[in-house]
Amino acid sequence: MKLGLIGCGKMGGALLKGALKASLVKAKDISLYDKVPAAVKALQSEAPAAKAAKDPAELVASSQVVVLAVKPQDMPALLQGLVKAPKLKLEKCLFLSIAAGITLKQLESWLGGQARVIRSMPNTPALVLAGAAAFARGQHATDEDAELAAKVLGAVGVAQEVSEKLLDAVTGLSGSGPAYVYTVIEALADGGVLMGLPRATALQLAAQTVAGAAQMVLETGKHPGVLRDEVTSPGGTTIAGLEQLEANGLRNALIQAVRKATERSKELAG
Ligand SMILES: NC(=O)C1=CN([C@@H]2O[C@H](COP(=O)(O)OP(=O)(O)OC[C@H]3O[C@@H](n4cnc5c(N)ncnc54)[C@H](OP(=O)(O)O)[C@@H]3O)[C@@H](O)[C@H]2O)C=CC1
Ligand SMILES: O=C(O)[C@@H]1CCC=N1
Repeated sequence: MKLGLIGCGKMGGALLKGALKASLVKAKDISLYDKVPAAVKALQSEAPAAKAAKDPAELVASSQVVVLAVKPQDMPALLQGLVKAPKLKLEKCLFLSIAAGITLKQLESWLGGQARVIRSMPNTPALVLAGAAAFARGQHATDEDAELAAKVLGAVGVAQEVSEKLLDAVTGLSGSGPAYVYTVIEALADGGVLMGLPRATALQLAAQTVAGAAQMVLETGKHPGVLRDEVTSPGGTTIAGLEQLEANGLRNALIQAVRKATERSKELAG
């Protein structure tokens, strides 16, 4: 697969490194472009055979799949620049956008109206092949394009096709979700330090506890409430801690975080 990446930053970089780690693509079949040459060089240091395109049009001309990984506010100018590029046949490749909030209608319009587009929402754990992604297909995207998107996103974690109207919620939950969980891990570790654990020990125990709990949900298929009750002994330590979480509104804080991030995603469409 000839893969192009426009926007070699945090998420684009994570996707690319994950794709290489998963052997989805060979470095020699990758084209990279970023306004910041250093961002391209940083990825090339990990994949020396990857080519640095001189501009987005050169990258598109040599790619079967073009991952659009620039910030939402930078997308219109990028795509409208591609439309103006001479002799570039935009319908020959699949455009896979990862931009929060930018709709399929906007993407298709900015690409001249006939391009094959998939809108997706991945997350940065793609870097360690533990990503969570969802995607929706544009009006000109084929079944093969959807399969290709599922292959790219599925190579670095889990991926599923959804209707576009759900992608803002996907962004608010799993797109932004790693940041919520990093905050939880950091706070749990702080609790450990408060109780006398060395920072490094507390951090490793906190991170592994979150990772282990997540794996329990994914592998057992049990509801988190059932798994929580399996930890919570009558009159024991866990219920004492859980009472504090309820008293301090942990659940509602997380629910409101997803809601607010989803609303922000909708705002990004302008
Ligand atoms: N970070 C995350 O966890 C996630 C991000 N996303 C989405 O991914 C996209 C990228 O986000 P993220 O990786 O965090 O952002 P970054 O800023 O880390 O990366 C974007 C890169 O693209 C460059 N860029 C900007 N405009 C252009 C252009 N016209 N042509 C080429 N390169 C350009 C930026 O340069 P410069 O720095 O000069 O602007 C930057 O180097 C966003 O749309 C975001 O919504 C989706 C899921 C998760
Ligand atoms: O914060 C953001 O807008 C991007 C999209 C999802 C995660 N990061």
